[in-house]
Amino acid sequence: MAGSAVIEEQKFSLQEVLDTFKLCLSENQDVYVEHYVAGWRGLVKFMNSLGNVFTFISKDAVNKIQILVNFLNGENGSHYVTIQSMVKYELDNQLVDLDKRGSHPESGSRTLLRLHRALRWLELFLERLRTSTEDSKTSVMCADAYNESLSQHHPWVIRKAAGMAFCVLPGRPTFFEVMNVGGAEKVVDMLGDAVPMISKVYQITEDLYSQNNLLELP
Ligand SMILES: CCCCCCCC/C=C\CCCCCCCC(=O)N[C@@H](COP(=O)(O)O)[C@H](O)/C=C/CCCCCCCCCCCCC
Repeated sequence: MAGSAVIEEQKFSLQEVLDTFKLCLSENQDVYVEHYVAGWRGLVKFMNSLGNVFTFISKDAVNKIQILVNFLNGENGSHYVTIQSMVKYELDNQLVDLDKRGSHPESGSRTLLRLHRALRWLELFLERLRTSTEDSKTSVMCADAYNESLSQHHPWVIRKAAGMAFCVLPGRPTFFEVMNVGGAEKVVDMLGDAVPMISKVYQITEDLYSQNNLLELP
């Protein structure tokens, strides 16, 4: 009994990860950095379970997550509780390199922008997955979502490497299995809940960055 309880605890569930993203929004529609990075951490775990070929992608995500966690746990952590307070604090105190990389190459605002762009990829990919059929290819869905979003911010060499990684993505049945949600119908239901919520977090962040002219931070 105790043994099986331990095994249950260790099971990875994408539902839990997506629930973390649900915690991101405060009553005022501010986005909590703590839950945002926790959501990404879960996604990285999921990606790592797909194989070593994705390590170069997860390393970059882990690095960015860590930068944000360091700010959150640092002496000015209270300013990093939400994305809104982080942006305000960093802009008010000239802590962001706005035009070219300078003395603040790893500000919270520019670091989060990289994850924010990746969130758009995730939103597009999950929507494709939700509406996919049994014979749909995850590699194609992933590449299409990437080409429509994140790729526009990546140089040729990264686009090439990402394209190669997509080719070795497991097929839809394995993918659904690793998600550990249940049968295909359950996956579709879960994605039906998850996609609008991810879209909302994405849009609130996008509006904030757009209003502050931060969408092209170097
Ligand atoms: C139900 C299915 C769930 C899907 C779960 C997906 C899990 C995805 C987990 C993590 C995604 C990785 C996020 C990558 C963040 C990339 C940030 C970025 O753009 N970084 C570049 C720019 O940074 P700076 O140089 O300006 O600091 C950096 O150059 C990137 C390097 C790594 C390559 C990034 C390729 C991104 C491909 C995204 C698709 C991931 C495919 C995973 C498939 C499951």
